Amino acid sequence: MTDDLIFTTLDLDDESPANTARVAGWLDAVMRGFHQGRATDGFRTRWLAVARADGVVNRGVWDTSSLGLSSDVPVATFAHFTKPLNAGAAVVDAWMISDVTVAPTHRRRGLMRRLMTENLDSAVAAGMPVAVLTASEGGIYQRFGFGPATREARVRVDTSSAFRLRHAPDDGGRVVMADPAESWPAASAAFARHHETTRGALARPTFYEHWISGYDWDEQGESRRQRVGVRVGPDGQPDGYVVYEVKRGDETEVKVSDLVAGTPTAYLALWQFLADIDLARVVVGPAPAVDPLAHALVDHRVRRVTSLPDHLWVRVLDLAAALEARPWFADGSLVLRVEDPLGHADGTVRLTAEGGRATAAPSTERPDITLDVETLGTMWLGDVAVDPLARAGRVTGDDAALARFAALADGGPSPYCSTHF
Ligand SMILES: CC(=O)SCCNC(=O)CCNC(=O)[C@H](O)C(C)(C)COP(=O)(O)OP(=O)(O)OC[C@H]1O[C@@H](n2cnc3c(N)ncnc32)[C@H](O)[C@@H]1OP(=O)(O)O
Repeated sequence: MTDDLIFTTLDLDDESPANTARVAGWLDAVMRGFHQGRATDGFRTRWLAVARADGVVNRGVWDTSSLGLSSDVPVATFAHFTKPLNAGAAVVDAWMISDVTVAPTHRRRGLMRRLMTENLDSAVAAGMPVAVLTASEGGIYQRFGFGPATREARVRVDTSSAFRLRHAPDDGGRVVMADPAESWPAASAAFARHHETTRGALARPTFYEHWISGYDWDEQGESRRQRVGVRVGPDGQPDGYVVYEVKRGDETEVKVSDLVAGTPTAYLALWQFLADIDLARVVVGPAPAVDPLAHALVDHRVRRVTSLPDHLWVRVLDLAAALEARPWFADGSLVLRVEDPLGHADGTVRLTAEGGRATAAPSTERPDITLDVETLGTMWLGDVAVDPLARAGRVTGDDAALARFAALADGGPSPYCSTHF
């Protein structure tokens, strides 16, 4: 790295011409980094409003030796903000890292490493229990202690006459069509119910409000094809919704972009609603990795998983706080050693679980179980059990200790995070 590089945090409230140009340059760098088109003025105004609403902190690196060419556009970008995450036993603030880009001219010189390590230091200083991100590639973030902690499936469901649920999802609720422009209050109320009941659910950034209300962030304009169905529960309150568009072609397809349910019945009712859309015989969209729909169908083969990528990556920062926020499934106690090359979560604790919750107190005893911070991140939300991690050599201890750890740690519904950022 050279002295020509300046690391700065943007002030999104400074509307001076010089700063406005820098903010626009920062956004331009992100859009370039993710191979998106240049931002229109309207897009930029929305983006700024959303970033301010979420309290996003935007950091960038500017190269002063750029000969005046694109001098407002940084060569690296990095952003963070915080939102509540349902960790299973408690809701905690998650430090959400996003918009990490480095220009092709400056890659592999350690810019991202410096931005990331400094950012994680800030998260620890702010008292955050965990940092989270979604990764563009699978090999980057382990070195910083992140582990893939949830998955999200893409499914393709044949909704011709072969689609039949074993039981009609009839609890007295109904699905109503909503004008996207008016759907946000219902959608956000439904998401709140989902967030409350779903381990791994992460509150949505403000851009969701614009998107569900009909703004297409990719096309930078109003979406004319988007439809919203809101599920109204038996109590008369929204308990789910689905955002979709119908794509006409040789095989007309319903493309779901977001499906949120606050109850199991709402989830199946939304699928029945999608299957009932005439002139289309296929629905494609996101789904939980462990999907009740597969078990609710008479013929489970009408639902096909086309991909199952990792989604939310978790980096534990505060060992005791993270352990105490997740659920435990048996009563008992053991000594856990967590190794963290960056130091944040490094330590040995005595974990004592009782009644579904645990306390973690610093300990000098000999550890029963040893694992690294990345592995702890991977198992924290319950997507991966102790056994496969032990077989992979990533959780170590004698057989009795591993069995005790599995009894304590494994259980509960599998997590689902459907929030993208
Ligand atoms: C949370 C998010 O925003 S996810 C999106 C990430 N961004 C993108 O995918 C956009 C396109 N890619 C980029 O902008 C860049 O290539 C980045 C941000 C991924 C990497 O930035 P760089 O500044 O080149 O990374 P940096 O030089 O700091 O590398 C740090 C370490 O990560 C490794 N690394 C960097 N990129 C990759 C990669 N794509 N795959 C595997 N390892 C990688 C480096 O080898 C280095 O390893 P080491 O220090 O342990 O030897």
